[in-house]
Amino acid sequence: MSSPRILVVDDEADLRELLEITLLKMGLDVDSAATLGEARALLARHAYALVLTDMRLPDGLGLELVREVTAAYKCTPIAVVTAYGSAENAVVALKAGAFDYVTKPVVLEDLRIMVRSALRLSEPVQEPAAQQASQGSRLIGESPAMQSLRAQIARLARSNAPISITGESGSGKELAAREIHAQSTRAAKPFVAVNCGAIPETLMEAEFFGYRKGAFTGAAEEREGFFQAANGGTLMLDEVADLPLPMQVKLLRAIQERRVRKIGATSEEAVDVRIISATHQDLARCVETGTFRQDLFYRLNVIELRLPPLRERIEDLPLLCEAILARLSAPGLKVSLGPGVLEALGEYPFPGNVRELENVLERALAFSDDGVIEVGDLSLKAARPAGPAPQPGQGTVAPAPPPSLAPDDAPLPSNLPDYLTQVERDIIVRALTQTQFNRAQAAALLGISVRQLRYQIQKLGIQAPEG
Ligand SMILES: Nc1ncnc2c1ncn2[C@@H]1O[C@H](COP(=O)(O)OP(=O)(O)OP(=O)(O)O)[C@@H](O)[C@H]1O
Repeated sequence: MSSPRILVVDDEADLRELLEITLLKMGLDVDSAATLGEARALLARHAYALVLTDMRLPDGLGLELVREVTAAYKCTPIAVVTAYGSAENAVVALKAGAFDYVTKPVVLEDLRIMVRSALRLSEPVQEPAAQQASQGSRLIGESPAMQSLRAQIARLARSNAPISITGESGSGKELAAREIHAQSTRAAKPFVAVNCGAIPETLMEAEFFGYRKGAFTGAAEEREGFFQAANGGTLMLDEVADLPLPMQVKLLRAIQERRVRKIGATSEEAVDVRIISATHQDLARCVETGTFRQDLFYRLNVIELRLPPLRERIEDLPLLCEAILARLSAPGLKVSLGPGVLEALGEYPFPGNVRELENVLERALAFSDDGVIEVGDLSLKAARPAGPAPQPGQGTVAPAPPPSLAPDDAPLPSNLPDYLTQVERDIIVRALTQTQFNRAQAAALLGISVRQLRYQIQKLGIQAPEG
């Protein structure tokens, strides 16, 4: 069997030679071109498993080649070699469809990692991806919005470019990220999802990058961080807008250098991780208000994937209900929807999206008789104008006057801190119950951030219902 063939396009003879030798040593066949013209001629004659091009060539820009190869040779990944520190070039190339990039001076280890990753694209489909394909997409829905989302996911799964997923709470951001991973050549490696808003600030560095034994009091054993755990796979940074600024600097560095240093370690280690970030906040707005770094935003937001809210694809309701009920109902029990139920659901704006639909159906199922859900079982909240759930600080709801906690003649509490803790607990439980345990909405109702709410939930030991 012949070896995979790689095309190297670079006018600098020294660098071209270094690339050629490295690739030959990896057991690959190599063709070289010094200009765009030569590259085009070779591409017309041979099928390549990877094209590796410099950005500046005597007769034009590597970017032109990226666009041409992406359009005309869809099965051929193309990667670019960019000058160190020129994040802009790398991002522009990724946006144009480049599979990945390496920076000059080329670190051979990074080059090999990138090449191996590209070569996996032309290998027969691996086990988990094959299973995934035969099971079909886990993202249910046949609306035009969902069909277009699935097509985008299939395309994005063939690249290493960072993706930023936006969408309201419960709209399926994590599910979409899992799908991209499952369809990618990384499917056999871990998918690690991290909720950036749930990690105490003081532990963040240790959680992300790991630590050596004895690095600080309590570091009894060496530990891997999220980056090492996701090596070869995908790291999903959920609620990325919640990252504190000092951690944003460290994260940017890790993403740029593709290297991390454990706390207490003297050297860095290379990590090959695809980053997918997600948030229900407007990150561009966070940059404007100074809570999110522009350079990190630029790095994470290379390709944007927007998840439509459920109310924009309400035609998917029947399929979603069917799949959710099949999952929720006892084996052998067929649950159906009574007359008018789909219509009633269709009129509801679903601020909590598919997660809220799951909760509504779960509760309705508990109230229903004989496996038939009736309109009366739905207990939908009073409809409010369509739109996302209000987020903390948006001020869409006029603040209520502070309630009088106890009438003037009520006995005074014998232990004020305990009493206040109980009041706080009751209020948080009420907000969570009202929002079917949707933390973003509960936080919005109470005018606090999701991070504060999570902290209080943890501190007060409030348990979410199972499931
Ligand atoms: N298109 C879909 N098909 C089937 N299930 C879906 C779909 N979209 C979302 N879900 C389900 O809805 C629930 C919420 O999805 P997910 O956690 O991916 O949302 P999210 O946008 O990441 O939420 P959050 O912003 O709160 O983190 C999950 O149980 C998921 O399986």
